[in-house]
Amino acid sequence: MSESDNGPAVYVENLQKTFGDGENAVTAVDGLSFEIERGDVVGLLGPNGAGKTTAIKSMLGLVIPDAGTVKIAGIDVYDDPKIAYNNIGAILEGARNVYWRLTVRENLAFFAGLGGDNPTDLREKHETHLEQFGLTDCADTTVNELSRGMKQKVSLASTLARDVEVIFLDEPTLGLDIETSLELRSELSQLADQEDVTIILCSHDMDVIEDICDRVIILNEGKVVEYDTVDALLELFQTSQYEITVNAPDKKEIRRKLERYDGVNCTNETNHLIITVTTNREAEIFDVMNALEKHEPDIRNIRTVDPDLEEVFLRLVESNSGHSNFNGKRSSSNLKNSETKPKGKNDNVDQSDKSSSVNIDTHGDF
Ligand SMILES: Nc1ncnc2c1ncn2[C@@H]1O[C@H](COP(=O)(O)OP(=O)(O)OP(=O)(O)O)[C@@H](O)[C@H]1O
Repeated sequence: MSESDNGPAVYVENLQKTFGDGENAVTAVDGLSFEIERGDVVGLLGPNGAGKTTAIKSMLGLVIPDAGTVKIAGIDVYDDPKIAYNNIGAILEGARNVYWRLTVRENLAFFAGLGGDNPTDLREKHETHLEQFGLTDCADTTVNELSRGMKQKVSLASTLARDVEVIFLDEPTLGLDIETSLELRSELSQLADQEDVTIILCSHDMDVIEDICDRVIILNEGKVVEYDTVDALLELFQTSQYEITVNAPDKKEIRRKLERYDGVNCTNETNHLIITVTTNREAEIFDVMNALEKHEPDIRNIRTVDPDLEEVFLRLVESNSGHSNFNGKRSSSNLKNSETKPKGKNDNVDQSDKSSSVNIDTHGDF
């Protein structure tokens, strides 16, 4: 058994990081502790400023925490950084680490070499990844000639170019068009299924998290609020949401009256009003129905709604801090397939240079 066979893939204990001091001090990570088992795909979620990036950077040694322990595959990253980081690959937003003047294939060979491997020995594996990510046809093209989505795939393939146990992906689909994002998502899912690799994924796109991850860690104010399987989190609020579709002449009045109830949201559609009732108190749905009946509405549909991960996330964060700071926006629609998506901090900003790969260079500064 090698040293790296000891312990979980990721072990974090009591991680603490405050930026600045005095009145300006900001505690980004506040006694963070969790473990990630080998082979798990774990999503790191949290509202803006929850401490996700600081936590990831602390785990990668890009930020030095004030206190705490981080072990990757049993190796303490602060005691033995070179050995620990030999087990890690990462794609971080805002950093660029594939070489745009090299071809796709040359990048893979280069990053395999950085890990101390002989690229020739890994050629078969590289060809498999090129195939898997749809990069075979452009394998001999220089990266700067490729689209943003293809560059992102090259980043991912380069991260996988050497044998790593843990991969950190920060916003891997940010800035990609929907089609490319879906493609990359399905490739990530396949990767997670096929390879015995542990993935920690940070994304503001809940569909990406829901699709790919086995488990989710929800952070708020630098602390773990919840850590469970995606399925268990979706179960948490399983039957406590109702959607009532009505038609009535006095929709405005109905809306005014019903929105006085906790957890009631109304959305005006062209021909009808959609009333969403989110409650853990079964009696509340009857109260709402009683209030509604007084308007003699034409009730078109009543159904229970399975909350999606976004809704579960918002509720958990709200119940923990009394407010949601997910860009200050409370989702008005709780439905799956909703068009309402939380926006990332860099929305409306050209992301062309923001998403790329950091391959942890074990011969570098760590
Ligand atoms: N280098 C820094 N100097 C000062 N404050 C910082 C620094 N980096 C982060 N912070 C602060 O620490 C807190 C946590 O930031 P962090 O970027 O880790 O959160 P996040 O969850 O990644 O947020 P987002 O979703 O917006 O990316 C924020 O209040 C942020 O302003």
